[in-house]
Order: sequence, then structure tokens, then C-alpha cells
Amino acid sequence: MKILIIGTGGIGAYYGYFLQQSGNDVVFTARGEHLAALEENGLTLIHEGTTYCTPVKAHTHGYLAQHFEANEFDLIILTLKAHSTDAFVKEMGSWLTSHPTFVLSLQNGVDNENILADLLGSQYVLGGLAVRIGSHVLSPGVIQSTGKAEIIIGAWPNDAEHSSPVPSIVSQFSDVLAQASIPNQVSTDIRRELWRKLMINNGVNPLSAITGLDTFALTNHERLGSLVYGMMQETVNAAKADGVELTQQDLSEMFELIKTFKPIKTSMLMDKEHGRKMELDSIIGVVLQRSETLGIQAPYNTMAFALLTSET
Ligand SMILES: NC(=O)C1=CN([C@@H]2O[C@H](COP(=O)(O)OP(=O)(O)OC[C@H]3O[C@@H](n4cnc5c(N)ncnc54)[C@H](OP(=O)(O)O)[C@@H]3O)[C@@H](O)[C@H]2O)C=CC1
Ligand SMILES: CC(C)(CO)C(=O)C(=O)O
Repeated sequence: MKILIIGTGGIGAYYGYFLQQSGNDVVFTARGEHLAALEENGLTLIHEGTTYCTPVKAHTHGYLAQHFEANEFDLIILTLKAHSTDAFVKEMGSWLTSHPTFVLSLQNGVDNENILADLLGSQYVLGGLAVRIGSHVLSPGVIQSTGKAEIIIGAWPNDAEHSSPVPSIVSQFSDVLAQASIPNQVSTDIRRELWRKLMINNGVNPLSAITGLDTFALTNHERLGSLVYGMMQETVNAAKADGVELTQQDLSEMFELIKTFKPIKTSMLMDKEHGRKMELDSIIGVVLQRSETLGIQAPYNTMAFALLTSET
């Protein structure tokens, strides 16, 4: 398969590396010092103590638009931060729509797929998420990662209301992931999976950025653990605005998953430590906005948002 990875950060580099190693033709986008290092030294991935290196084809978005057509790629995978999806669509929208191809977001949040579907039509959009992975740029050209690094994908939206036929690209990409030894699942309700993952991100990312604690320390802390649970409960409540019914069992399962998982520094904590923009709108803002639509309070999220925005 010919695959384009948009944004070679922790997530894009990790999956792009293994997809390339298993024989796919992978092109990456990056910028600045990181791009210069990728061009000069290739990509270095340090996964749970093992170091892998490979030359990569890495370009800026400008170079991509000038030298490639979108439909030269079987699949474009978006691994920017969720707050960059809009900017990407503005920057590359006409390139994407002039020769459309399939686009998959592996970003956190529940709105990326809608933004892409507004541009391309949902027939070109796959929903997806990266789970059980912590992966970050350590220095230009160098990525450090941990976890089993699973992927969940599905046709967008393919829920009860819009039961689209599952495009063959979903099963083809699932096979490609398996060949690359990337554990994956195909979901028949990817919107629900995105909300289930948002429970975890909403539970731990903001509180980790506030406290500086990793996921294990936070969820196992005698007082902070219940704040995580409270944030997650508010995500369950907010999901109803999108017609997604999360249950108390979903909440318990996701809380247990993150509580027993190895310690991970969340992407929001990494962003805060590096002075980068945090994914506040797609992880807290979305819960506040959906709660407002439903006319319900979300006091834990209101407080976390206030604390994080008063510092930035
Ligand atoms: N990191 C993790 O462990 C996990 C992250 N996720 C989610 O996955 C998504 C990606 O996260 P993560 O990999 O951590 O993010 P990163 O910030 O590490 O990666 C995004 C990359 O895209 C690059 N980029 C942004 N804009 C452009 C542009 N215009 N041209 C070229 N490159 C660009 C960034 O470069 P620059 O640094 O210059 O901005 C950066 O290298 C997020 O939604 C995150 O929440 C999900 C599970 C785990
Ligand atoms: C919390 C975690 C590590 C779960 O995969 C994540 O998605 C993130 O850091 O953004």
C-alpha cells in the first residue's frame, strides 16, 4: 500500500515506521529541525529499549502539494494534533479534493472525522484511534515509545443512523496493519470507540498536565483517582449529545484499563512541558460544549479547563 503520514510526531512516526518496515511505500510530512534531522539521519525509533533506524521520505506540506497528487496514496493518515485538523484542511483542502483518496485520523478527540467528512464526504473518511501507546519526539528525528500500540479503525460514521457499507479499504488496511505486526480491530461503531477513548483522555490528560503525574500515579492516587473518575463520568454524560450511549460498564472498563496500564506521560503533559499548545478544545472543550447543549453541568471539566487556561 502507498501511505502518506501527515505529521511525523510520536504517533505518526511510530506507526509509519512499522508500516514502512513491512514493505509499504510510506511518505511522511514534517517541518523545521525535525524534518532536517529526518532527511539527514533518517528516523530513529526507541521502543521499550530497542532502537530501530531507517531512512525515510519526508517532506513539507508545500513540497507534497507540488510533487504529488492525493490519490497517488491509497491512504492518508492524519497524525497531527487535533487542533491542527482545521488548519490542515484549510492548507491542503484543495489538494485533497482535486484528486480525493481515503483519509484516516488517528488523533484524539471526536470531531476530526466530521471535519474531514465536511471536506471530502464521509465515503472517503475512516475513523480511527491509537490505543495503549505513549509515543513522543525525544529530539529531532528521534521518537521514544511504549505500549502494545493498537489501532482501532472503522468506516465513518457507520452507526445505527448512517449504516454505510463498510468500504473495502477498512479491511485492506486492517490486513496491512496485521502484516506490520500492529495489533488492530475493526469496529462497526467507530464513533462510540472514539468517545470511549475520549473518556480516558478527558480523565487523565488534563489532570496529568495540572499535576505533572503520569497515568499510573494519577489513577492510583488516593484522592486524584476519584477526580479522574469524575472527569470520565462527565464524558459519559456529554456523549449523549452525539447520540452515543456510554454505560457505567464502559466507564469502569476504561478506568480499569488506564489504572492498570504502564505509567505513561500523557501527550498533554508533554505539550505543557515543552510549551506547546495543548489539545484543550478537543479533550475538555468538547465535553463542556456537549454538556452545554444538553443543559447539564460538568464541574470537574469546568475546573480543569479554568486551571489549564489560566496558566497558558
Ligand atoms: N503521543 C501519544 O502517546 C498519543 C497521542 N495520541 C493522539 O495522537 C495525535 C498525535 O499526537 P502526537 O504524535 O503526540 O503529536 P506530536 O505533536 O508529537 O506530532 C504531531 C507532528 O505533526 C507536526 N506538524 C504539525 N503541523 C505540521 C505542518 N503544517 N507541517 C508539517 N508537520 C506538522 C508537528 O510538528 P511541530 O512539532 O513542528 O508542531 C509534530 O511533529 C494527537 O491527537 C494525540 O492526542 C493518541 C494516543 C497516544
Ligand atoms: C493517555 C494516552 C497515553 C492513552 O493512550 C493518550 O492517548 C495520550 O497521551 O494522549
